[in-house]
Parts: sequence; structure tokens; C-alpha cells
Amino acid sequence: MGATFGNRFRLTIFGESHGEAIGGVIDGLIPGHEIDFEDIAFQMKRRAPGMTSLSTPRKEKDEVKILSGALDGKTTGSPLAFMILNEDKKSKDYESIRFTPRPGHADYSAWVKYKGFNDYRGGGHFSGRITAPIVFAGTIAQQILKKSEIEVFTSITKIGNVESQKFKGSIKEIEKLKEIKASRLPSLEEGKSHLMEEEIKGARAAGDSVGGIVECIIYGIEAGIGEPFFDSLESHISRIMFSIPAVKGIEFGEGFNLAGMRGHDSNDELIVTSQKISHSTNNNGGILGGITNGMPIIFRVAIKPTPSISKTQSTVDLKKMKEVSINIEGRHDPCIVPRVLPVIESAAAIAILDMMMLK
Ligand SMILES: Cc1cc2nc3c(=O)[nH]c(=O)nc-3n(C[C@H](O)[C@H](O)[C@H](O)COP(=O)(O)O)c2cc1C
Ligand SMILES: C=C(O[C@@H]1CC(C(=O)O)=C[C@@H](OP(=O)(O)O)[C@H]1O)C(=O)O
Repeated sequence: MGATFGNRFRLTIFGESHGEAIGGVIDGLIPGHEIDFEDIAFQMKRRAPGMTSLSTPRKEKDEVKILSGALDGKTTGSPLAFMILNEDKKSKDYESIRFTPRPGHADYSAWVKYKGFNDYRGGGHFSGRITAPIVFAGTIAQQILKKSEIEVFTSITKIGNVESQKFKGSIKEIEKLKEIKASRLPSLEEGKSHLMEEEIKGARAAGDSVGGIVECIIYGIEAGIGEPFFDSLESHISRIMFSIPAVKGIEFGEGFNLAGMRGHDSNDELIVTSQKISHSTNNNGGILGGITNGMPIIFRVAIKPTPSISKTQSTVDLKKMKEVSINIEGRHDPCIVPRVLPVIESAAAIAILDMMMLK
């Protein structure tokens, strides 16, 4: 299995949703980095289940226990191993659907690949829970990036049918992104968070779920980062983004809109401001030829609606080879977007730091 990501900053993750614990090992950390544990707790809580009325009711503390690689609060430079306990498990919800794969989840594909031996409880290794180690490692990566004044932000540009403004590139927006970091539904446009919340509640009330789009900004990054061809920065970021469960699309800068534009409108013209080379627009999302051009990196990821819904659906009984209906019980997110924001920021930070270390 591909449990490891990265060339220099390497993260290996392990665990299943209803096993003893989940966790990981980070290899390649600089020695002497003072870990900000308050920041770690803040980021872990943003992602943790059961924290708000918009999430799954499963309640996990998601406190991280460091097993090696840190002494007196500072990294030693040796592999940093860590674990997070699974405490609020309710595996019986999964007994009755063990042989009737949930549409939209990984149950059937994992059953085929692992010949039925995969841990089926709570989605096993395919659960969104496995993103908690990414947040721990990615928060450390963000702390290291911050020393070079690089910061990662997210906001929501769509939930179901509610759309919100995209980042246009101003310092004022960066200030706003800092302010709304703790929000469950951060939006650059006033009044949209409330409408997004209503959209999520409406889906849940209908026994259904809803998806959305998350925009990520990496601010303060210098030009010249990326390793073309196959480790182009777009490739590296996309690779880690698609490892996050429920991510089904990504676009950089104007992305799919570029297909309908003329070159004269889409090209980012070079300019000189305060003796520095810059660009008058950022339609390419800060990356050209797979290498940063010094503009903020902008990308958006599409998050699908949560697969486990309470509406009756059709599936197949794997033992009887018969089509049957399925009613899913359990504790599920009506929308994954609010909890995936710190995961996307963390994954972006890991990809960027790894590429910067290669340089
Ligand atoms: C933070 C987070 C929370 C999630 N919560 C749920 C959930 O409550 N119920 C569910 O069925 N899927 C949930 N998912 C999505 C599934 O894990 C995911 O759709 C599934 O593993 C199949 O993978 P794929 O959608 O990437 O193909 C969540 C994903 C993330 C990242
Ligand atoms: C536990 C978390 O999210 C889980 C992600 C998830 C899924 O299928 O992805 C299903 C639900 O849990 P369970 O495995 O108990 O059914 C969510 O609560 C978490 O993110 O920490």
C-alpha cells in the first residue's frame, strides 16, 4: 500500500477507524524545531469529529501522543512517531452492512483488492479519520514554513448550490482569511456562511448529504520551487490532495475556466513592483511549468457529498450475489467540507515543504 508521501519530508500513516489507534511517522524533520503544541491542539480540534452540530456525533479527543523524535518539546531530527487513540467506536453499526457495500464508499473496491480481509468497521483504513495524522504532520510543516513567512489558508467557495467569492489576490483578503481561520464555514463573502449552514442542515434533514469546493491559498512562497517533470509542483500538490478521502477534483488558478479564455486574457503579464518582478494577474495560480513564479499558489478542490446517507439505496449482497436495498445507520458527517479544511491546509504544507527541502 502507498502509505508514505514525500521525498525529504516523508510522512507514513497507519490505522483504521475502529482499530486501537491511528498515527504515523515523520522522517526528515529538521532538528531543534520547537513544536507549538497549542497550535497542534487547535488544528486537531478543527478537524476532530463531534465538535459541532454540523459534524458526525462521534466524539474523539484527538490528542496526539508523541512516541519518539522529540525531546523537551523540540524535534531531535530522528523519525517522529506519533499516535492518536480511537476511543468512541460503535462497530456494531457495520455488522449488518458487512457484505452489502455502501454506494459511494470504498467498501466494494477494498473488499475486492484485499480479498475480504480489510477492516470493514467504520470504513477501516479508508475512513476520513485517517486524515488526523495528516493534520498533525501538516501542522508541524506549517510551523516550519511560517519561519520563512509562508502561510496556508482555506475558504469555502461552494456548498451544494450556495456559492461564495473566490480569492482575488489582495492583502485585505489575506487579513480576512486569518480572521476566519477558526470558523466552521469560512467564506470571503459576507453572509454566505449562514446560507451554507442552511444548505447542510437541509441535506441532513432530507436524510441526504452535500459536497462543496474548498479554495486553498499558499501565501508568501518564493519563485523557483518545483521539480519538473513528474514532481512538478502541481503534480505533487494534486497527488497528496487526491489521497484525501472524498476529494474528486482539483484546479489551479482559473483552472477549467482557462479553457474558455483567450491567451491575451489568460496570460499573467510580468511587471516590476518595488524593484521586484511580479505579475499583474494570477490566472495560473502561482505555478508555471510546474515551478512557482512568486505569486500566491491558488487551487481549489472538489469534495463530494458524504457517501453514507440515511436514504434507502440499492446495492448488492456479496454473499448471495443479489441486488438488495441498504439502510445505513451510524454517525456520519452531513457534509465533509467543514472538517476537511485543516486537512487540505496540512496536506498543502507537507507538499510545499517537501519540495522546498529538495531545492
Ligand atoms: C474529514 C472527513 C470526514 C468524512 N466523513 C465521512 C462520513 O462521516 N461518512 C462517510 O461515509 N464518508 C465520510 N468521508 C468520506 C469517505 O471516507 C470517502 O468518501 C471514502 O473513503 C471513499 O473514498 P473516495 O470518496 O475518495 O473515493 C469523510 C472524509 C473526510 C476527509
Ligand atoms: C471518526 C472520524 O470520521 C468518521 C469518518 C467516516 C468515514 O467513513 O470516512 C465515518 C464516521 O465514523 P465511523 O467510522 O465511526 O462510522 C465519521 O465519524 C474522524 O474523522 O475522526
